[in-house]
Amino acid sequence: MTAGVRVRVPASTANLGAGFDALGLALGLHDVIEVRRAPSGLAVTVTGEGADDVPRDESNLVVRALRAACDRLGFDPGGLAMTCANVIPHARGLGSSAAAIVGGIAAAHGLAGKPLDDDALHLAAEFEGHADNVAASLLGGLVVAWCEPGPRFRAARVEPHPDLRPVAIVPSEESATHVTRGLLPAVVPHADAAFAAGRAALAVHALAARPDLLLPATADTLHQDYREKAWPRTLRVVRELRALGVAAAVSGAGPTVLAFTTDGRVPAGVDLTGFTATPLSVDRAGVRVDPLD
Ligand SMILES: Nc1ncnc2c1ncn2[C@@H]1O[C@H](COP(=O)(O)OP(=O)(O)OP(=O)(O)O)[C@@H](O)[C@H]1O
Ligand SMILES: N[C@@H](CCO)C(=O)O
Repeated sequence: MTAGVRVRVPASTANLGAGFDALGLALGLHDVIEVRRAPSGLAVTVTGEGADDVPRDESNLVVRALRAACDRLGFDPGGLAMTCANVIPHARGLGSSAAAIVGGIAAAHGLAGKPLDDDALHLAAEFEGHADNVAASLLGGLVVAWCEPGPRFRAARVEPHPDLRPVAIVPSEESATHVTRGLLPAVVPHADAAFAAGRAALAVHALAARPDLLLPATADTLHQDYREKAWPRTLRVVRELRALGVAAAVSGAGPTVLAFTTDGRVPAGVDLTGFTATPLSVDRAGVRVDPLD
């Protein structure tokens, strides 16, 4: 058992075009959570993103994930003092909720002195409802996520190409994932599903080995158009960038645009008023847990 832990957990982009609920990529943008054991009670401090609105009690997402993981591990952490230094924007499609969940679960494992394992991934995906973002935050790099009968969430990590330089183009407005999931149809045309299968497979190859194929690899038929009314400006930027040859896609459930580049640049000529474009590295290590003194 450890007195306290420091958890550094990456943001992520999901879907990557056609890989709806299946593909994720960890990004070099990190929230840091410190949790110390205390004699009793729960004290939560939040700085940065969400400081004005995330709860400080047992309903806090990091705390709920931490408690659920402690239950699974059969471990009572006692009182807790937690500080969250958040930089991942909330409700923008950069996996903030997945990072919070993975951060809480990683903290529980660190306090219990247990390594993160397949059960941790499954628990995180149960919380989030799908495994793409949580797998990326947990494992780092490029991930392919799937769900087996049971259900049992699983993921495989793939090493991304060294030249990848994602650019996150983040608008000021928020979009809640649960709202835009509600815009999706129950069924899609067979031709659209076949298109997505090919492009999602190509995306894994392009992101790992052939960045020159990123433009066709990031075309989507499963979610972006259906969600357009939630963020019309986002789709305009995606379409304009793609017309200029940039492999752009909606990041997760939006409204951020993710440009998959090898130089960290987006061309002038696309109106990005109201958006902030930030070049990011790929996080290749996933969540990191260190003991605190
Ligand atoms: N660090 C955090 N601490 C507590 N709650 C958080 C934290 N990060 C996110 N949340 C909760 O998750 C919500 C955002 O989740 P949502 O799934 O809508 O967006 P996202 O995870 O940022 O984007 P996406 O799932 O599309 O990548 C926030 O409004 C907040 O309630
Ligand atoms: N695959 C998810 C990612 C966002 O959590 C979606 O697009 O709804």
